[in-house]
Amino acid sequence: MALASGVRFAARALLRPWALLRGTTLGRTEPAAGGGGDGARRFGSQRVLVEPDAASGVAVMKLRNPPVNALSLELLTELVISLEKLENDKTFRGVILTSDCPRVFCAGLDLTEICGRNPAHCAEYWKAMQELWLRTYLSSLVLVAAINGACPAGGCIIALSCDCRVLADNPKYRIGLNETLLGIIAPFWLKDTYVNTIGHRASEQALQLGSLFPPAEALQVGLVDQVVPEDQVQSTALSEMARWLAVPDHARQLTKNMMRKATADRLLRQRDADTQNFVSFVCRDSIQKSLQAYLEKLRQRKG
Ligand SMILES: CCCCCC/C=C\CC(=O)SCCNC(=O)CCNC(=O)[C@H](O)C(C)(C)COP(=O)(O)OP(=O)(O)OC[C@H]1O[C@@H](n2cnc3c(N)ncnc32)[C@H](O)[C@@H]1OP(=O)(O)O
Repeated sequence: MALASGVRFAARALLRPWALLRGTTLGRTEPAAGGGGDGARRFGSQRVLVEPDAASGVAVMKLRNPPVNALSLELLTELVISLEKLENDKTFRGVILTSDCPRVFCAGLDLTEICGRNPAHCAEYWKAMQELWLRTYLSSLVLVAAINGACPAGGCIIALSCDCRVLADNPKYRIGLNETLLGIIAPFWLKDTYVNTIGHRASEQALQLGSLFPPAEALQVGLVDQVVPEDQVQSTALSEMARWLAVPDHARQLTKNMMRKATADRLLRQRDADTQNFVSFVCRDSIQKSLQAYLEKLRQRKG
């Protein structure tokens, strides 16, 4: 797809050599825990562990950025690289996205990447966030989110861009776009993704209230597709993957593109404006104060 190649080019342009070199095992593989055939050889990077199973054509991609998988610039970059590697390997048809950190799927944007940072860094960071969303939302692979922990804001962006979502039935694992509670707002392309998933009225209310839905409510509003006991999340995600992979890839990919291209194109057409809007908004003194206060509150919670 022309769009995919455009996104691919943008991803390469985004990557910085050191992000590739720092502590990564990209290109190197290591035996997966428990051994197994050469289809089970793991690869990935410092913050993303990929457990591919060539026999099934399914890879499990684990976010591994403790303590809460905050979306640092490095994690964003490594997620795009790992996904691109799997998309370019025709062995693979599906990816299960999950967390290697206990209790948390992904805590959203790494607030230290935008608090007290200069506009140039905020711009680079936001481009990486756009890139990850474009890469996942338009992926030719089947993406299943196995949500095994809390999934606020940017974590919910990742889950929303997958084809379906399985959430562990733990009331502490809430999911939603809570940006307004931090004094910020979701960008239009995130609003669009929410509306595409749970509808306009539900999105309008949830976005304004910054709702974080516990599992039962997330299921009821349509934000997730299944809620299962915590120890069944991965197996349920695999079963769901099998259901999707039963469909011929080409027809499914064309249909996914038909459903999602208009939403993605809206960002692609105004990507620079979206970046400028993000930078001018988050660099405002009032927003910086609000974000710093929020971070401080998070840090005090441990006390
Ligand atoms: C035009 C403007 C566009 C705006 C962009 C809109 C798109 C996305 C917005 C976002 O994603 S903003 C981030 C929103 N995220 C949150 O609100 C989640 C905040 N975190 C939590 O609620 C909890 O940490 C948790 C995820 C439920 C996990 O709780 P737990 O008790 O397990 O861990 P904590 O003790 O709270 O945290 C551990 C450690 O991590 C730090 N931390 C947590 N979240 C973040 C984060 N998002 N960014 C940076 N750091 C984070 C937390 O402060 C603790 O740090 P230390 O005290 O250990 O130093």
